[in-house]
Amino acid sequence: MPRAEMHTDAESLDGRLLFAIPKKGRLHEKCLELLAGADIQFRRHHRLDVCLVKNHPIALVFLPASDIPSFVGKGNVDLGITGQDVILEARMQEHITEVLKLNFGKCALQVQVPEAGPIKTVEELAGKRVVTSFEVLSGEYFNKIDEQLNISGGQKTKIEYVGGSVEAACALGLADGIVDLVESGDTMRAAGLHAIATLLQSEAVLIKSSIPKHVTLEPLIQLITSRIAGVIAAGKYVVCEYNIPRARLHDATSITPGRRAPTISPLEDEAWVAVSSMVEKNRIADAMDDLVKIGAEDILIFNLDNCRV
Ligand SMILES: Nc1ncnc2c1ncn2[C@@H]1O[C@H](COP(=O)(O)OP(=O)(O)OP(=O)(O)O)[C@@H](O)[C@H]1O
Ligand SMILES: O=P(O)(O)OC[C@H]1O[C@H](OP(=O)(O)OP(=O)(O)O)[C@H](O)[C@@H]1O
Repeated sequence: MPRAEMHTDAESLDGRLLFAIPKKGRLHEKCLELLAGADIQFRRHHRLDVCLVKNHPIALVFLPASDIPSFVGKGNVDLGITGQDVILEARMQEHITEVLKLNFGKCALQVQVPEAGPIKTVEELAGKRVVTSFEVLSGEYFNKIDEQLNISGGQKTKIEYVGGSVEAACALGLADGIVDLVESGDTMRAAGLHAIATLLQSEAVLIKSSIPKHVTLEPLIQLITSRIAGVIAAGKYVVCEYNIPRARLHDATSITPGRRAPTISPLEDEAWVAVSSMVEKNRIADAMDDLVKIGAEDILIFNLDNCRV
């Protein structure tokens, strides 16, 4: 859809930065949270996929996640959020600049076969039927295996596209194996499948078009990137505050070194100091255990709403 063909019910899109957001699916809600955290204000009218941002010269374009790479890659929109998997599937990686990893939408693209079946390796699956929504990546992957095994012509692995519910293909007799996304593994296990190879790991990313005509939008892209980076960092870190005997300060600051350095404040009791430090959320329980062991007291943990780091 060229720029001129995208209409809103109100003002024109001229001069606005176009920002593509997944319109549904796994990434949609997380993207709305990011937009709110970055104070990008908009009201989406019922069924309208383009809407104007009230407080910035931006228009949001709601698109299927898998269409966003080619919209950004071809310069129809300037900025977008989607998965690394669909960028590679759309073969758009050379036309797109990855600006920021977003720390959600993490999953792996894996080859899966029936757990109870005879196939245990991708070499045993080669030459048979594979069903997937990722026909480009699966085609490339199995072409290489076919070549290594000298499988050619009509004997080559048959890759068939389906748009969803890929995991049902083996049970329905459509496939000997599938290539699909896995996060927790629940879907795969419920379908009686197990993974025998991983094609790639993926997460959601903020991307921009590599087309130079959009350099005028760069300052706004940088502002949005910095705001979104702040929201992502706020989700990754907590603030940890505690009191520690001055004699143990060295050990304490090696447990909570902070991003640059911890803040250390004197207390009325000269034998003690207060420490405040940012700590990665996924490390905080261990850090608290370690602080208790060296005599820290009054350990307090605060979540961050937003930050700039
Ligand atoms: N189980 C998962 N866990 C984490 N991220 C995922 C998972 N499944 C998909 N994703 C990521 O989300 C992107 C969009 O996938 P999703 O299946 O939600 O899209 P959709 O096809 O637009 O939505 P729907 O499945 O509702 O039709 C994928 O390309 C991938 O990057
Ligand atoms: O390992 P899990 O945590 O179970 O996640 C994997 C499932 O998630 C994705 O599908 P989704 O649920 O988005 O729906 P879809 O099958 O309609 O694409 C993917 O296609 C798997 O089916």
